[in-house]
Amino acid sequence: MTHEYLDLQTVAHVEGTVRLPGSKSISNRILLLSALSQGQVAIVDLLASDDTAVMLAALRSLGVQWTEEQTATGTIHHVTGVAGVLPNKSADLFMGNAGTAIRPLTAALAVIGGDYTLHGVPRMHERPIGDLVDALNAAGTNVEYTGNPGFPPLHIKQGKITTQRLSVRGDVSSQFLTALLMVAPLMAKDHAITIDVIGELISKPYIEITLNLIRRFGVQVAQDGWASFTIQPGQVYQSPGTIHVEGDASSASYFLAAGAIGGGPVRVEGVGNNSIQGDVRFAAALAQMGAQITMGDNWIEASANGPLKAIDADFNHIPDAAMTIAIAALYADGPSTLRNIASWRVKETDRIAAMATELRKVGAIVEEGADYIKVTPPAALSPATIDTYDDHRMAMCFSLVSLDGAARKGALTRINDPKCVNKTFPEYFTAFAKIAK
Ligand SMILES: O=C(O)C1=C[C@@H](OP(=O)(O)O)[C@@H](O)[C@H](O)C1
Ligand SMILES: C=C(OP(=O)(O)O)C(=O)O
Repeated sequence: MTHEYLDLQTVAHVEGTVRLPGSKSISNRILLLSALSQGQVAIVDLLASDDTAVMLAALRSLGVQWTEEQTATGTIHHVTGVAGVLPNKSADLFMGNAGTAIRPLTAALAVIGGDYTLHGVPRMHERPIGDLVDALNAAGTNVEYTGNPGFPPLHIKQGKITTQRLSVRGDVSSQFLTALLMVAPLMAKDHAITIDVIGELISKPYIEITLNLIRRFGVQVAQDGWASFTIQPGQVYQSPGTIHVEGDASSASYFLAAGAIGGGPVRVEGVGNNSIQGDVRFAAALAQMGAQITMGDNWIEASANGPLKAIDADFNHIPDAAMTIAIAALYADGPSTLRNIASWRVKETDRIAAMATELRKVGAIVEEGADYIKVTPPAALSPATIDTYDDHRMAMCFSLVSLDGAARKGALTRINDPKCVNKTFPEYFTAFAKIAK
């Protein structure tokens, strides 16, 4: 934890256009799929942040070659696929706090086999990975815990897939199923592989991103609802040639909420009707709160339409962007309840507890349960020093507390450790300052 902070003055009005950084979820999936594929892949607009840096560094340690080219219109990463055969049979990999890096890489390295260790920041060692390791080891891989059972760090040794059917729990994180789906073609050499989901599957739209990108790399997955997925044998990942990374829809949520709270219009460019990210449905939640939303193929715009209306809804499908709704709730006309968000507790921090603590600092009355949060806005927001818990989304969310809304005035806000936004959006506060008038 650093002692740096950022003071945000109250903001009377927001307006402008923001070009979004690349999607974290799409970037890290494309990087791994490119590495596993045959041929060269040119990736346009890859996100540059801590989460993608750990994936790029890991691929380099594994012997996967990639280069970065600066062009007049942006950055292109060229990755040379290794067709599932990693040049380096042993490596020690630092995964930071990137769930989208450690979970799929664990599955890939376990199935390919070798001598690999994966570890991260202290919080990463508290984030569950047991359901994925159980699914892999039951299928014949050899993954061991070197710290607490069920959590990184991990030591991966040579194993051998001995089954045609795997099962994985889907109720703690969808990233475990994503990880298995991504490596399924490596297991489906001589026979089909079926992955069964045990229990409820959470965060389903992220599985749609996974399936969409797997298809773009030439592999077909047959789906029986959300209960099971089958990959026929003999399919190998093929380079799509050039592939473009959409803007990050979760990052869009802060600017759209700003427009809905603080006047607007605020337009984000890089995601829209054509997006494959579930978090674009954040715009629908804002519209339900009374914001005015317009959308094109590659942009979304939000503006205020009077005070926001309170909301009571299930946010399981957009767990990340839902944090931004908890902040919009401060500007609503009554108590709002966000339901079915238990996964918040196992992310960058315990986000239900962190959100409750920091919302109370600005004067809200907050009730929290195992899987919900209820936010009753105060008559006026209080100035506060916000702790961010090394959670990029806490920092980005609470920047919005500085905004004047139709219902109440924003307050002077101190954001502690603002650099934690580097996980997914290093330029966040610069972009925020540009729309704050
Ligand atoms: O697959 C992905 O890209 C992600 C899935 C979600 O996690 P859970 O499935 O753990 O909810 C989300 O919160 C995370 O930021 C990114
Ligand atoms: C939960 C998140 O990250 P991760 O990909 O590390 O799970 C997030 O970005 O909000």
